[in-house]
Amino acid sequence: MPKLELLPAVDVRDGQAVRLVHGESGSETSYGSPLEAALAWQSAGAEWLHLVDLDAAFGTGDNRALIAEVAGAMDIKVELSGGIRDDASLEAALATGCRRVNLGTAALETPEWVAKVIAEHGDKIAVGLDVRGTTLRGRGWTRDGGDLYETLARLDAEGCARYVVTDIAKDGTLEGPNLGLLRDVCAVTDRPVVASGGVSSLDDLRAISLLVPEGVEGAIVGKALYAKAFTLEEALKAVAA
Ligand SMILES: O=C(O)c1ccccc1NCC(=O)[C@H](O)[C@H](O)COP(=O)(O)O
Repeated sequence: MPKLELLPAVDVRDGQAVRLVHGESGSETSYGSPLEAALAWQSAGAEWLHLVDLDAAFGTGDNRALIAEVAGAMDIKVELSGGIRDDASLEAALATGCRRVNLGTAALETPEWVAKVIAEHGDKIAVGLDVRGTTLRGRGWTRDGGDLYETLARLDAEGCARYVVTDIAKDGTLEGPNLGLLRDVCAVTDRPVVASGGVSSLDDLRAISLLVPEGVEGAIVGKALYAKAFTLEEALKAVAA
């Protein structure tokens, strides 16, 4: 059975690596240099990095040059997210050399464009399904964007390769992942699912690992690493077992 992939997160706001609670602007805790954070996760054995431009997501600017610097400094695979909503931002994101991008708001507001880029770029495109309950949220999680399962069915039909599923109510809270949501999404799609939001302990990662046979491919971990609930080395060992 394949092991759960771990994606340590570097979320960037105003040039700083930050952690949010519920993805809310203004709830930032700063953790310094995004490049230093990314290099530290790489040195600790990460095979992936989840890199988010929060300013682009919130529409409060962007960290495009810094994001490109961080992605360019990585020898590992980078999943890039935040504000990728049109041809120009997609071109800039792919130019960083990232392995794939997450589209969030665009999948809700410009579904025709997302269908086009899925057809053009295949598995370099993942869609972030960020929900409160079963209602999708976009634009930095500030706007409702429709029903999760209706959107999922549409994206499956359009050939979306992968989904990053976040329960916003869990994100940044250390309250544990929404395992039921992950199971429910895996039950209606055959595409790989990356879990995001709420991981608080090694046992949470072990619990997500048990969902690998159902279709969970990876887990993004942010707050728990920055709060030193466990080390990345410990997390990698926990899911390797
Ligand atoms: O990913 C985005 O595009 C995004 C947009 C707006 C607010 C937050 C966003 N992402 C946050 C993350 O990806 C978190 O780093 C990830 O869900 C991990 O959460 P946690 O382990 O609970 O800190």
